[in-house]
Amino acid sequence: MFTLGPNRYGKAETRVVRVTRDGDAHRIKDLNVSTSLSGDMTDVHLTGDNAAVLPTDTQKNTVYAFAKKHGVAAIEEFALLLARHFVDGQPTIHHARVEIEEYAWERRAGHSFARKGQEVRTCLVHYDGETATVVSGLTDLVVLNTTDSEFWGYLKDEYTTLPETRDRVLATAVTARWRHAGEPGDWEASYATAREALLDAFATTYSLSLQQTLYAMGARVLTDCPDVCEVRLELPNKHHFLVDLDPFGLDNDGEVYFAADRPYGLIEGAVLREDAPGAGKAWD
Ligand SMILES: O=c1[nH]c(=O)c2[nH]c(=O)[nH]c2[nH]1
Repeated sequence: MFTLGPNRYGKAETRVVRVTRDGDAHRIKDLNVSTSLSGDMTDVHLTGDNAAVLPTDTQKNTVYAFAKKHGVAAIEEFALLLARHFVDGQPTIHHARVEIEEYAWERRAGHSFARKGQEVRTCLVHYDGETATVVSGLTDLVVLNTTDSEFWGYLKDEYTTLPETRDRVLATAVTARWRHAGEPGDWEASYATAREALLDAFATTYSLSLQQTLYAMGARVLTDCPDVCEVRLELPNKHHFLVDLDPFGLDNDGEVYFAADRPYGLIEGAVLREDAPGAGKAWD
């Protein structure tokens, strides 16, 4: 009475970051990979017989294992490699659709990267007929360090499972706002200086926690922008987890990461000059 129409199945949005550590100048490839397969899938839909199905979990694992084994050059090449592997390797799979998005990064230092694509610049002004307060800022400035980040020595209780680490990827999407005590004269130059201060502090701070990096970033803005009296930062900890490639007989010496999008740590804080004037309604 009914017939099965077009169908496909796969793993959507496998977020893989491949780090290549040739000496001090690291390279990263940051991909969002979606695979979708189709073929002899009548039985699985009509009777629940899974014999023709290559699990979506396997498709995800293949993405990670191939990132390690073959590296990632052009995304077209990587997509072709995956598509051919699925179709040529499994007689029940006749068609593979592999879609890849690549997020572009520019290197700021050997191990420090800022994601290409402009952040959003923000400002908030209050004026009550007498006094004007100006808060400048930016949001979604995405940065990543492939090394020089540790996290250990923290509190542990019966629910703590996080392993201590002496070397991890540290990544965040910076939201920063800075309050001016006066007017800098050139707002454009002031913004460029603050932005550069944030990026440079992120790149050059050897981090024992994102909290420490936050303070360094705020302090650098205060150092470089004399008219700024307070900096508020929101730093989501964009966790990058090393993928366990052991089951595939592959080691993973800081090369292939799963870029998780949630949940994420959220580190927030303000850095002020000791003599900062009251904020009034500046942040309201
Ligand atoms: O830099 C960090 N700060 C934390 O407070 C924290 N908590 C956590 O689980 N990982 C991290 N990383």
